[in-house]
Amino acid sequence: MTDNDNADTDVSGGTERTPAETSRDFEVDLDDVVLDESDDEGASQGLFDDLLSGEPIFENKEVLRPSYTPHELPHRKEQINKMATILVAALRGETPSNILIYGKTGTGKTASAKFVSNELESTSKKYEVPCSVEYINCEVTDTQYRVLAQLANKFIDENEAYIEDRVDELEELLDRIDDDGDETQPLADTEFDSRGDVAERIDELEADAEEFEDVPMTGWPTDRVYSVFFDAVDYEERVVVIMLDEIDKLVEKSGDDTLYNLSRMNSELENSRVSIMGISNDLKFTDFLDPRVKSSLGEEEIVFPPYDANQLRDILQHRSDVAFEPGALTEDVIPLCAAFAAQEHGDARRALDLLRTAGELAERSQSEVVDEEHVRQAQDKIELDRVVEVVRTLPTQSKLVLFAIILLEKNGVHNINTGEVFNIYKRLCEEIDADVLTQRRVTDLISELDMLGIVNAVVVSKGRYGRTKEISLSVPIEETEAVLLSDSRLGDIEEVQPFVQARFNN
Ligand SMILES: Nc1ncnc2c1ncn2[C@@H]1O[C@H](COP(=O)(O)OP(=O)(O)OP(=O)(O)O)[C@@H](O)[C@H]1O
Repeated sequence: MTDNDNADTDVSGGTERTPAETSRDFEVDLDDVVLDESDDEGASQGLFDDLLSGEPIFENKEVLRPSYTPHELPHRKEQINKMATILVAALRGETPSNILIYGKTGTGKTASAKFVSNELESTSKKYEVPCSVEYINCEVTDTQYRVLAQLANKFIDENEAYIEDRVDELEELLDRIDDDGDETQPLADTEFDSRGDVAERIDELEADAEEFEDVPMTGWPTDRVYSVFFDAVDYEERVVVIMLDEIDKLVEKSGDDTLYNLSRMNSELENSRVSIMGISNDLKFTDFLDPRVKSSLGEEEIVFPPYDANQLRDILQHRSDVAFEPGALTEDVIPLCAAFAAQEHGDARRALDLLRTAGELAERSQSEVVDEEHVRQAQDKIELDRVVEVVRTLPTQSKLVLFAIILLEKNGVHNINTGEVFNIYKRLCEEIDADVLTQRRVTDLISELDMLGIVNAVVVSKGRYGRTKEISLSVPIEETEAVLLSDSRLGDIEEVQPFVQARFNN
């Protein structure tokens, strides 16, 4: 799950005031207040008063955060109904088919699946049908050991709770027998024939509870973890739906053993049944699965298409009614956020981020309303945050290649070709004692930077001189350079600049 949750940490992008400017304003205000010695000792010095004085923009900002689970999911009725039609089997005590859910990021897969599982669990309580849904985010829990350990411990907890309730019930039954002085009446309609049977059952349950042992998060052989998990699931009769969100990450990190083991469990379970619901935004991940796992997992497939601009508008409208004060948004704000997010790939998370960031920018500039300009600034800021994050996490060699391109651009070179990049790159490597890769490898790294949207590399034909790549930077030069130089290995490169400069001056 990608999110721009850090979007609210720094709003210095665009035409916003920089933090330095903002703190300068504060200094002036503070000086004024400090000079006034007639102030009460305990009174504040007005640091926050200015910020609080504007009209509030948000009524409940949390509603726009990714962690919020909406009660209503417009435009996902069809997918939600399909999931429910499959999972209703669990409420009839049957095993639901396994489900695979696909769709690009931000298309509401997790939100819809969680909505359906909440409904399933509450309905199962209402009709007293034993059914539980376990959610696992495989981006975090990404090995077979961890998945099985997390599931084992959840079911051990559930079993302990079940035993506790059951023992309480049986003890009440014993009390009733003792009060009546006769067991016939209290034991009618129960599975027990005598007071002794009840007492024996209590002992058995307590002995079971004693035996449960939580699985540590590392250290056991995996087959031991599997067997504890298996016994914990099979302890009582129930249908279990295991939701594996970002299932592709699990397969990528640790192969398909977990899925193989989970999908063949039903043939061995005696009391319970397991059904798997996998969620993925990688449509191709099943290509890497064992054919048996693939066919078992994909019994039912549900696709979540991207939202179009109109659908995003509805989604934003629903949320903004709760999130913002009445009248805080000018009328073009929601359509513009929806249009920007639809251009990306119909991502509702992006649309909500944009709306929230626009609101925050308006709030910080003490504007009374959020307008179109705030949305445009928010778009720039989110894009810049993305670039900063991508550049920051590049491997050192790619950073050096990118830095070479930046140096060329800064020195006014247009239509940069691979040879020029390679020459500067080589000097940079020597300067910081890094290994020098071959020109061919550097060409590959340039293509990777192109795919990440950091540079634009077009192949141009030079007639009989063959073909070459013309490279240009697609991200803001100053900010990108600053991120590169914040890497401790590249920090020293600043001193190389006069040298590079000299090369161009020749
Ligand atoms: N139809 C909708 N109505 C309201 N909110 C929605 C809708 N679809 C998505 N959202 C919101 O958009 C955000 C992203 O949704 P969600 O996490 O479900 O996407 P996803 O498809 O699981 O994405 P990823 O693959 O990146 O995990 C969440 O905040 C969610 O509440």
